[in-house]
Amino acid sequence: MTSLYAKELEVAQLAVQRAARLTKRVFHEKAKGTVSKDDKSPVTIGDFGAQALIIAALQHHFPADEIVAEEEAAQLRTDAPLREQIWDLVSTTQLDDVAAEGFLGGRIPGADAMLDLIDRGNSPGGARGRIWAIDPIDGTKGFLRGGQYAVCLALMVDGDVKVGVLGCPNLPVDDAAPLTADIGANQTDEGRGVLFSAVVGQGATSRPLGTGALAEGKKISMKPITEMSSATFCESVESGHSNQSDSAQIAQKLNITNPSVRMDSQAKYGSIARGAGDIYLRLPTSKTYQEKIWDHAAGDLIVREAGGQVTDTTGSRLDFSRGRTLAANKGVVAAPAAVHGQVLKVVQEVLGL
Ligand SMILES: Nc1ncnc2c1ncn2[C@@H]1O[C@H](COP(=O)(O)O)[C@@H](O)[C@H]1OP(=O)(O)O
Ligand SMILES: [Mg+2]
Ligand SMILES: [Mg+2]
Ligand SMILES: [Mg+2]
Repeated sequence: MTSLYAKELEVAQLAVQRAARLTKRVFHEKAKGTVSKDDKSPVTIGDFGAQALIIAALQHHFPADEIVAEEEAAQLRTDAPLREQIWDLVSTTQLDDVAAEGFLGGRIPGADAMLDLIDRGNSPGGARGRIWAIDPIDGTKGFLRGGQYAVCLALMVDGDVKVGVLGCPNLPVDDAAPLTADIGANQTDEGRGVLFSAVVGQGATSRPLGTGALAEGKKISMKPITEMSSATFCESVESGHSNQSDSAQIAQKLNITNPSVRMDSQAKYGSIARGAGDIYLRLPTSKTYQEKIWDHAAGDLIVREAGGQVTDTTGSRLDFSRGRTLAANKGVVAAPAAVHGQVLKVVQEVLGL
């Protein structure tokens, strides 16, 4: 008997692997083609291209599913040179395994079809039916500086995450490698690139992020914390994304002396899920910012399937049924299930909740 969501998982893993291949080409071969979005956050030709390739694979296998994706094609419809640059990348990025590439549905027919695929990611989300969440490059700032970033894809059914996949091209392949911060733009790809996956009720896995067919996966699990004082926090590089002075106070109250490891993107969820690093805190920096579902859906499931608990700072589970944002949540506290309550209590003391 094939297991539940087996096809969704295979499509998602291969689609992420292909999209990650595109992002690596952008990093190594191209000027990054950075443009500013309305909110002043950066977006690159890699973000648009990766989103197009992932949606093409989803469209091929699951044409009736809805998609919530970060980017939109509006700017590309009026900027022909930018559009052509992206089309050049998308039309020449394949998996190098013919069967795997064929399974994803092969090439997108043309640049206009590519724009329409990008705009298929405009679903409002919600609590009903099958909805995919895509962050084609999470941690664009990390990507640009040669640090951590992730290609993120998750399937939600009736508001619950059922399948989650994270491609992390710059994390060490070795699950036991020590947790380090940004790798620096001048390091090679040797020994780097991990694909994390989870299906609800079936555990979490990691495997080398390849360029063709999927490599063999192995089960991952969070590291049990025997001494809280020797735990390591993961947090954002960007102080505007998570309050780093609050997290320092929380660490101090837990008698944690290890410096927190700062890395961009959902690579933090993957890192704690495989026991490199223990606790991921995302502490609100503003009263109004609403987290986006594509920044958390895959990581939330991967950590929970690896033996973790993920809540917001009030102790509620992340609620993916509210639309494109986590409108009902504030911040994120992810930790091994056995110590999550202890960590949350100190988070709430420090935040005055
Ligand atoms: N004020 C904010 N608080 C929390 N997260 C934010 C904020 N502004 C942007 N982000 C998002 O944080 C994510 C990166 O997280 P991390 O710090 O963990 O690497 C990005 O997806 C980014 O969204 P955007 O894509 O709009 O830049
Ligand atoms: Mg962005
Ligand atoms: Mg993101
Ligand atoms: Mg993004």
